[in-house]
Amino acid sequence: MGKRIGILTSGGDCAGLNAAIRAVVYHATGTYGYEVFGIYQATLGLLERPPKAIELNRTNIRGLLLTGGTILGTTNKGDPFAYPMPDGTSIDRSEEMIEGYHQLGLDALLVIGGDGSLAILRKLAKQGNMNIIGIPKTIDNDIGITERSIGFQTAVNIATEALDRLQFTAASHNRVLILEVMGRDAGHIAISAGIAGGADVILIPEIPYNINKVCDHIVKRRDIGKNYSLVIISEAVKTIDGGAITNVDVLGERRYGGIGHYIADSITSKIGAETRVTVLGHTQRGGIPAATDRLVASTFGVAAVDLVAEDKYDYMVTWQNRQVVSVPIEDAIKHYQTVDAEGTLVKTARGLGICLGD
Ligand SMILES: Nc1ncnc2c1ncn2[C@@H]1O[C@H](COP(=O)(O)OP(=O)(O)OP(=O)(O)O)[C@@H](O)[C@H]1O
Ligand SMILES: O=P(O)(O)OC[C@H]1O[C@](O)(CO)[C@@H](O)[C@@H]1O
Ligand SMILES: [Mg+2]
Repeated sequence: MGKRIGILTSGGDCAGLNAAIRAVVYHATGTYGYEVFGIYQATLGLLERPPKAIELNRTNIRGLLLTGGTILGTTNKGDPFAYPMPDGTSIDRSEEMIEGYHQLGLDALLVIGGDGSLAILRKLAKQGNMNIIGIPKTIDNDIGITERSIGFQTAVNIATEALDRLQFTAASHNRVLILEVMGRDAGHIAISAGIAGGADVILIPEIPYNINKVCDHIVKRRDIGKNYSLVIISEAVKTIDGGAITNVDVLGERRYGGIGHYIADSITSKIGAETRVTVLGHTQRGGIPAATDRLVASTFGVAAVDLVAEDKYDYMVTWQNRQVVSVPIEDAIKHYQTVDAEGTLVKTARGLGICLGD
């Protein structure tokens, strides 16, 4: 029997979301004859009356494979269970969102999201008898169980390219150039791009650093005639006394940011090196998706639709040992995937003589 599938993107955007939407529409409509409805702005579209959604077909999604962002829009604000109101209070709007799902007459909802969104949507689904299937996406690569998540590889490519570019200007001016990258509480982008981009120092939240060791490494390089150094640092790396550097904007939202400048000042004051800082920011989320992200997105999209056909709900598609495997969402979100401090990439960095600060 024909089914009606909803799809939404939630959490920070990243490259490859549209490729996943495209794969879902192709497979759902082409193979199974299902209807697909794209819900706008993550769960916020479910709050509108009528719910804000559009029927997706091969014509209105043309050209999506290589575009950045998400045609459906997204949000990482507006938690259904503590929805922020204009007067500064928050209220529970979960029942309204659940009602929105049922008003659309959906048989299933595909959630393309990170750890935060999947946890929220699962709670909503349990409460409201919704059939959800997860598709992991996040530049942070911090979702447990899956080896790949949509958007990560593009972010690593962009950070690697930034290091490639910084290397020339660092060498020209005999400077220490510091690149601060995203990643939330996991250092996956920094360790991967740091190795690929030839960083001299990689600082990640999983490995506590000693600033004197970082400085010694830079001085040793100077002593052998290498008058510049490249440092890549994850946004969640702590200060020397263990504090996180965050900023609160005028709307009261707190985000990581500033550890790059902090480390730069520490290096300059200890060894007098001239430093400059680049905060890569949202460029890591934008732009044309890398081939790997298009591939992962297409594979996940097709596999998620197959789960709908099997009526296998509350599962997330994952990439494990060169294939797609579905796992209970509960298992995927209970483990926050940080960088393994004894793992292959850390060993690789050490083997290459890269300083990890310890
Ligand atoms: N309307 C919403 N739908 C889903 N999640 C929401 C919504 N509003 C707020 N959130 C919040 O956004 C958070 C999403 O966190 P986060 O920014 O980590 O996104 P994510 O889904 O994990 O993806 P990513 O980490 O890649 O941005 C959730 O923890 C939840 O509190
Ligand atoms: O979109 P915002 O609110 O600036 O969020 C930034 C955060 O989102 C991410 O890009 C993805 O989770 C993090 O790496 C970063 O800390
Ligand atoms: Mg997340």
